[in-house]
Amino acid sequence: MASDSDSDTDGSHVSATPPRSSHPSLPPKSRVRVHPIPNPKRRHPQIRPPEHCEPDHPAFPVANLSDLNGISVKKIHRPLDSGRSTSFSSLVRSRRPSFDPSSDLPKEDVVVPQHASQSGRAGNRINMARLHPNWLGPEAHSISSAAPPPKYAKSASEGNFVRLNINGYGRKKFSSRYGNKRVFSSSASRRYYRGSAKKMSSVLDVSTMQSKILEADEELVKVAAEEARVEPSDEKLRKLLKLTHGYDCYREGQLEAIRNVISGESTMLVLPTGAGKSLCYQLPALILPGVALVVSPLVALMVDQLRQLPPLIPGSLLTSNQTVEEASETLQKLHEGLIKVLFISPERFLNTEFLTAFRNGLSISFVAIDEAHCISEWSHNFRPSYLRLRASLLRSMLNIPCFVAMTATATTQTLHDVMGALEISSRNLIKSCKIRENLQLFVTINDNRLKDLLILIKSSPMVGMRSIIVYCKFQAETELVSRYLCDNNISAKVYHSNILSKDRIRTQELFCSNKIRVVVATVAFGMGLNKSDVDAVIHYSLPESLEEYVQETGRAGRDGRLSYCHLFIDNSTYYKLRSLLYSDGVDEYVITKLLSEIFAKDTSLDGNIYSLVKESASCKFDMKEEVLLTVLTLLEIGEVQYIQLQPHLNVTCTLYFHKTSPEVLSCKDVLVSAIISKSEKKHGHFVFNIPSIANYASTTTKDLLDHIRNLKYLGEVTYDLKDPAFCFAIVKKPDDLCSLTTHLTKRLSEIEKCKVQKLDEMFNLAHFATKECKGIDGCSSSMHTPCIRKMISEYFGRNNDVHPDFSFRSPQSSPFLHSDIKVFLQGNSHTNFTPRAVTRIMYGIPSPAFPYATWSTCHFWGRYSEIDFSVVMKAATLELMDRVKKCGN
Ligand SMILES: Nc1ncnc2c1ncn2[C@@H]1O[C@H](COP(=O)(O)OP(=O)(O)OP(=O)(O)O)[C@@H](O)[C@H]1O
Repeated sequence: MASDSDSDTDGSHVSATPPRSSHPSLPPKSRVRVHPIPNPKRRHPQIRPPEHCEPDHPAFPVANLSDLNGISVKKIHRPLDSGRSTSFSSLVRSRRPSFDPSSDLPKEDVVVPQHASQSGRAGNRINMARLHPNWLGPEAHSISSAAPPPKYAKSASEGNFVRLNINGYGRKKFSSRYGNKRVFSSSASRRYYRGSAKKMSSVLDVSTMQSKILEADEELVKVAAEEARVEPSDEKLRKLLKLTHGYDCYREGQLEAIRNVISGESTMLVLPTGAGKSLCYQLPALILPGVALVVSPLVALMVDQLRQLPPLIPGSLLTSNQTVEEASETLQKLHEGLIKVLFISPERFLNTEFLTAFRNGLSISFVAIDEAHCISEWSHNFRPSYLRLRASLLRSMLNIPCFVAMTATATTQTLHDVMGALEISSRNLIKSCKIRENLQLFVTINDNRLKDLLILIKSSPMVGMRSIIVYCKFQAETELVSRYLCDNNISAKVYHSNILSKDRIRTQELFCSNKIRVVVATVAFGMGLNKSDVDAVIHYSLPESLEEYVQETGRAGRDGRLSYCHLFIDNSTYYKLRSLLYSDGVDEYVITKLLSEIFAKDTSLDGNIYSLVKESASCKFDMKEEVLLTVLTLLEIGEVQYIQLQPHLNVTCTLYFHKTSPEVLSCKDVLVSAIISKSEKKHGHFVFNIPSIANYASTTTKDLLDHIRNLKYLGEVTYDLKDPAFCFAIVKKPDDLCSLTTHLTKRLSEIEKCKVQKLDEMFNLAHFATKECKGIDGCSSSMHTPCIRKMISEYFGRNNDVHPDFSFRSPQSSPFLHSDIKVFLQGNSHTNFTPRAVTRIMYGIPSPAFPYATWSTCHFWGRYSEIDFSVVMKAATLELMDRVKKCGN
């Protein structure tokens, strides 16, 4: 059941870190030098600073940007509506009944909403297919009537994108005050876009024109930025916006956020999807001296954000997918002052080269954290790698004047966490957590979802719609739904994380260019998707939280036109999802086992590096890698710092000697000697654990790996690296292992409980709309916009501790539960189970030690997924105790 759950891009269960190359590239010739053999006597017993990333997590490993997921290479850019105050009726009229471009249907007349009157168009019935995309309120239109039309109104999200393409194809380079050369240096990105370059010819023509405008405007922008720095008045900031983005005015929240950042005030920015949060780091980055760091959870997102930087704001990115050369190129440009915005992953703060670069003279203007809710364990999308993003820790590494945290969805509790971590004062919270006005929300209970979906898409108003996203929870479900739609003459394509990257990119391209009508996708689709005219979002399966619902519905109607969001609910999906949420749970005794291994007797505090191989540790402790990383991060950033995390590494090395014999070489080379004496010999090759040898030889893992690489370069050896591992140094051993265990277990179980609660709230909302809504607020039939809006705003505005009590709607037990567990245990008497392992099997949840492939064929797999988890767990505990007693007798 769970095997096809698509979670690798939403991050709730999965690493934010993109796949890495397992083989390091040969160092460039010019950099090769034979390292002096270190003195085996340890000279620096203190904790070493985080090291240079190596093969599994290399500082700059070999790029494979074709692996990026979800990147659109061609986009339709339309300035967006702020989503403010268009009346429903006018919105209805604004959407054409058919989207067939060849259609000769007359365009409908629409009444311009009230606030547009201030731009001088009041009351006019104007002939237009869509409302003006830039309806931003009175202020906006009073300005827009006076201001000249934007010179390159569509360029805001094309600048870096275009530039990357041009540079990749030897076209005219943009001249810039940042050097008359390519500033968006990522050749990886260039390669990535290369495949789509042909299709870009029309865009390139536009861009050539833009480049001329750019050259002319560059000086103006420089002056305007300087003026805004000296006096960040509305007028000065508006002038800069016009010059850089071509927009007439700011949207809600933007000005305030920008002013805060300019004056060095850390700020929390919560604005709906598509509201324009990026602008709030783009302009301050241009205005302030130094480099703005933008932390992003996914490489795909970084590439997309880089592409959306306006041409006059030079940016680049550092990802673990880049080659050493590409990363060095970026660092070089940073030093030359050619980059104003640098996109990085949260793991980057473990990387010594990165930290050194910023310690040696580079100044940071501020750090922006995108998808900042990932910091909080109480968010719908917590990522352990984000846990390290705390002001105190980051400031201890780098000189960071201020932070700006951005998200579209955050509950009060999440906000509290994020703002606490980044030391943001409550007066600097800018929040507007809502569903846009132009979204109409529908909910239905569906027992036959496939058939209902087809009927929905084939009937009015969806029958005339050109772009529809159907969200499913499981990959297999997306395949099924897409096939069914295609069989019924609806052009649909599947999108999920198990689809080849090039096919995903192609699907996104086709969707963005309106060549396919429906994308049937998991949560993987949407990060970085900036298609403004998505007409409808259908939730074929229940989202796991209101945050997810708000985020996914937010992909519809970003152009401000009336758009439809339809939610299907069915009990079985709810039960399935609920059971899956228990997959991250950990028992106290497992934590004890893990801590005992981390703080084993033979570990020391003198800077040695230790490793936990991800796969084997995850199996041994029956814990997902993400959960392991959460525990390790909590040990690092808790009240007491017990460990210091190091870059992840492939820790097992197999060394093959080719020229000089190992014995002869070890006489001349102390490190080879250490390797020979501490390795396991297999078929004439030497297999060793890199941190162990580095510890033994009193060197760093980075120096050891550099040394081996140099030997390879000299033709002496070749080597293989495997076993990705978490690496850490021990800072302090816990005085009381028991209380630390209890504390960590409690924390993990709270995270689990919170996720279940979020799903329950989502189900409750849908249940209320379909079963209990009396239509008082204007809801009718399946349309529940008013009541859903109200519940969502209550949810996001609710006080931390108040959670409505939902009684889980499944049967509480079953008369057969105990006997089934007994039979199951008898049939598997040779396997060691924990109560949680038995319960997961009864729920149909695979885990590292009890994988789907082996256990899903078991007769009891998933049989009790509709019973409360704790009830099954209690029964499993009793039956296991009974088994132990019987074995004892
Ligand atoms: N003041 C403005 N006037 C007009 N358009 C704007 C304005 N600010 C931003 N935009 C445009 O709105 C679009 C969405 O902006 P952006 O991608 O920053 O949204 P976001 O809030 O980051 O959304 P998401 O949460 O989905 O990432 C972009 O095309 C951007 O250029």
